[in-house]
Amino acid sequence: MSNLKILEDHPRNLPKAGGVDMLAENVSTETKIHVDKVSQRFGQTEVLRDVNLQIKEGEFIALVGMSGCGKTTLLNLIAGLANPSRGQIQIAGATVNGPRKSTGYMFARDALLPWRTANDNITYGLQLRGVPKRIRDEKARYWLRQLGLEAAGDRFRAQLSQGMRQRVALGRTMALEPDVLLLDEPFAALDAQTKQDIMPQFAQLWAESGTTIVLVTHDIDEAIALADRVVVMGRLPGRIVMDVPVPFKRPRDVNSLLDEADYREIRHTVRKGLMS
Ligand SMILES: Nc1ncnc2c1ncn2[C@@H]1O[C@H](COP(=O)(O)OP(=O)(O)OP(=O)(O)O)[C@@H](O)[C@H]1O
Repeated sequence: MSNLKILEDHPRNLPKAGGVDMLAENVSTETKIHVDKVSQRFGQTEVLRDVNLQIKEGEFIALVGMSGCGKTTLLNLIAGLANPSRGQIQIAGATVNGPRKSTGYMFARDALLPWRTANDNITYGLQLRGVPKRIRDEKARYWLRQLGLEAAGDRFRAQLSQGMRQRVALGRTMALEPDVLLLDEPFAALDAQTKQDIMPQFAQLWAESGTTIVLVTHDIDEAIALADRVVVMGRLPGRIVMDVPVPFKRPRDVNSLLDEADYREIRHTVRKGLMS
């Protein structure tokens, strides 16, 4: 199965008679994602309780929390892969009732199609959407170049390192030009050095694309290096216990940030939040 769930047209996602639902009055017009008093139960277990979160258009949010606190559950709800037990989620003013075409979702472990080259993995989603080959190839060339993979376009999965696979998976997601990108620990499988190489590249891509991003990570340094805000979830039932703005200018150099007092303070605050 593909690790990339580009969320295809879904019957539940068709425009509703009477137009899209309107945003609540207190939601700013620049809000892209609005998680509104969302709770989720699985049987007897309450996994999320009253989660409220507003994410602006083009904003980059990192979601951190202890294992099992409900991060992936929240991401799945934003993706429209499930409906919340209570509350609602809106994207660009429309209630999420199912998968949305322009939401991209990428997971920790790539699952590139082994019989397709890097080039053809990048174009896979475009092909499913019936984009003509000439345009697909143009986009693949563009993303291979953006991701430093020009020389790897003809290689198959087995001929790519883990870092390269993750970049191809990212290219496949980005080629579909999502306006919302959900990332569930996309760098977790990478070694420290590869991660350090990829992160600035990724931050640059985000800055150029204007995509709204929700990144789930266990790595506080990764969260601070990439995000505009670090949102901390408490233990079950998952709820938001802290929302920490990250004030550092971009591009950010993680190594030099480590020496800054502000950085250490943010790190300390987030760690305290994780324990609550
Ligand atoms: N479909 C489901 N049915 C029943 N329980 C579920 C389901 N999905 C998740 N859970 C439970 O909900 C809780 C939260 O899971 P979730 O995967 O959202 O946590 P997480 O914060 O992403 O964890 P991790 O950081 O370990 O990936 C867990 O206790 C999990 O067992």
